[in-house]
Amino acid sequence: MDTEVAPAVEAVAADIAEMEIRGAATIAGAAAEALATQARASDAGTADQFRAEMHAAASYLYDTRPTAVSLPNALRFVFQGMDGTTVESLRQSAVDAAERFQSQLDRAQDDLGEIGANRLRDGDTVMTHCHSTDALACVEAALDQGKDLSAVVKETRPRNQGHITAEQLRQWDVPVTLIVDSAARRYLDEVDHVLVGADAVAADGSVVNKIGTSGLAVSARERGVPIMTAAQIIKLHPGTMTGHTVEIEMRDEDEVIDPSEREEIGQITVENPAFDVTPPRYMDAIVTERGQFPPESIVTLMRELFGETSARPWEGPV
Ligand SMILES: O=C(COP(=O)(O)O)[C@H](O)[C@H](O)COP(=O)(O)O
Repeated sequence: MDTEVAPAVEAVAADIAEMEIRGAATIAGAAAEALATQARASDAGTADQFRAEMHAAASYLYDTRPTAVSLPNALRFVFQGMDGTTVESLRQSAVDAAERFQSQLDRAQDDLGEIGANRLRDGDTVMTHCHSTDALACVEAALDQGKDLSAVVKETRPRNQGHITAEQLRQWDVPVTLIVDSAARRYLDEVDHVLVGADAVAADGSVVNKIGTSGLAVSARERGVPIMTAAQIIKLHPGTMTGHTVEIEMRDEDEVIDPSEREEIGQITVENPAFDVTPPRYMDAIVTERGQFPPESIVTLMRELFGETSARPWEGPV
């Protein structure tokens, strides 16, 4: 059976792995669209062959980055919508599902933004970490409500996603102060809110987000600065309801230190975890499109949303 993955899908997977496409929501949208691309490109002769190709494409995309659960959740959404007994009906339903996914993604982010914006007051300064479109949706909605905001933006080593956040905020005319990550605690006295996104939210309310989030949250708590996570429900990790843990991606050591510089230093170990876990007690609120939750009660929403799940979205009942 031919289970070739379409070259365009391989290209999207490579872009996700190399972080040309990055951030949990954006990855999810790209993955769903890639499945639609696979569906359109397929010249499968039978429904079984079509399904096998879709599974191969999903598996290929799934293996790109392990932490953002929005990726398997996006694949699951498309597989749940894929229905039929002929290649044409399967193709059309998969393409329709991918389109539905993208429009739900956009709407969810807008709705979430409205809710998160209610936590921000006119004149507030927010501190950001990394680049989260969900977090920025809250800022955008607050600006739309006529509130004036300013921002302290952590650069977010080693990939400096803070620069993307700074650029977006400047496009919205928000005054930005860019700081190195290690200056965060010093600047907490000058901010009213810490606002972060999530790659995954676990059933116990733990927030998995860009490395440095947990330290920031502990410092924010110590300084009495409220910290919220903006996370659409596609960031909720179904596997954590049945005891699975969230895999933390370890990225290339060269992102941390240039190989030639490393050689000059001598024999050292370098590690580059991309994400960390913030325990629920250090997070004030998780803002979703379905409302704002204290982290410990996010499990009620998860129970409502997830029935039978499988670790890999294209296996088992979908
Ligand atoms: O940690 C990151 C991005 O990490 P990376 O740059 O390694 O992908 C973001 O905070 C979340 O993915 C949420 O983003 P969004 O709100 O856009 O889904």
